[in-house]
Amino acid sequence: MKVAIGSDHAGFDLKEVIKKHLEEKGFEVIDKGTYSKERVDYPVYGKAVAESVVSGEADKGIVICGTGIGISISANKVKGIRAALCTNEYMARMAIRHNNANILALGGRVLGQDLAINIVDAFFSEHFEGGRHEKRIELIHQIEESYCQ
Ligand SMILES: O=C[C@H](O)[C@H](O)[C@H](O)COP(=O)(O)O
Repeated sequence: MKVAIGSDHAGFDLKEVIKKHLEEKGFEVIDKGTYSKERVDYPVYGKAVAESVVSGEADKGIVICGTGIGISISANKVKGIRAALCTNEYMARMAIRHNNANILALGGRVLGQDLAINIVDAFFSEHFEGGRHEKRIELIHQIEESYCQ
């Protein structure tokens, strides 16, 4: 499994913790930055991770900013992305089971590191259920098609 990860300055510390955790578990992690705690703009990193996922360079992505809000909004502007902002393990599980999310968004100023790791582990331990949820994903896709070029 290849995972693209990116954050702004507010998510940098958590990005480093999650990157180490995933590498220890045998994931291949593609770090799209930022690479220090110097203040930067989260849309740059949301876009970079999103493009890594839609291009197939990565199988899934993780994006982190202070709240997870700005960077998830940014990633979701890229066609084909379903970025899910999760604040607990249940949301992470359902993001995969029901929404087939391809990016997990986290808030570095919201979550403790232990909770964040548990959310990441939940996200990567689930499978999309399909069935009635397929149609809903297709309806999301149709919205994209009608508004994006
Ligand atoms: O949704 C936006 C994120 O939470 C940003 O990480 C946050 O706005 C950055 O704020 P500041 O530039 O004040 O560190």
